Amino acid sequence: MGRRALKRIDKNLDYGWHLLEFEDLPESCTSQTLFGDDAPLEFEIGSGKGLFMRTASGAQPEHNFLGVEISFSYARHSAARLAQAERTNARMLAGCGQRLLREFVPTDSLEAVHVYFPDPWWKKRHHKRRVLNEAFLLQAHRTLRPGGKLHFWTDVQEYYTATLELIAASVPLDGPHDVPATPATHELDYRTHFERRTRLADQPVYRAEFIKLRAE
Ligand SMILES: C[S@@+](CC[C@H](N)C(=O)[O-])C[C@H]1O[C@@H](n2cnc3c(N)ncnc32)[C@H](O)[C@@H]1O
Repeated sequence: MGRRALKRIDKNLDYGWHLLEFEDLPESCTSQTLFGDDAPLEFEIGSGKGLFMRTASGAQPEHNFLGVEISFSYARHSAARLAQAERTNARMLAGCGQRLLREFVPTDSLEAVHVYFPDPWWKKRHHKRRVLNEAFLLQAHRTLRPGGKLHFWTDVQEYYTATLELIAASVPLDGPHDVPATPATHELDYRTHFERRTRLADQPVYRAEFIKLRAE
């Protein structure tokens, strides 16, 4: 995707705690091992410049947030913004969100998994590279707690439809539930930078929310 240069990080800013790599992770990633408390834990996969991570962790200080971004420079940028905002409930992992869920996250543990505007991989032969593939959906379902939510927004109608079909065929999630758009009240009042870009261009955004069913 076309990306503008990121703003320079203040060299006096200490963002060490906010930026993790796989070798820093505990064997089992929970609120207790990452944040030292038992608050509900939410993951965002593919955080980009980290607008959701900053806004959500400020709006919900009683929850913990781990953002995962495969591009190191974007993960570092987001971590620095969290450090600047002095968040103690949000950290970034520079790495692959699929690997994180598969190898480091206990079953029935997450409050929410957020995936906003994942890379579309337009060509059909590249669809298997999409983050929202069957293996990822099975892991998202496994790691969500009963009642936990999967949030998926995109500007690519074909990706949206294909993902909804894949979810219906492969994981017992309740949904899609509609998520209404809310008017932006200030310059950064959007879920993510890609949502901002899409809405300012008057393009549609497709939003869905799924809930992991509670065991009978
Ligand atoms: C199109 S951008 C959207 C960024 C942000 N969610 C937004 O809406 O502004 C998709 C992001 O997902 C990241 N990404 C792609 N595959 C990933 C993976 N397997 N794990 C974590 N991040 C990934 C990309 O580097 C990119 O920053």
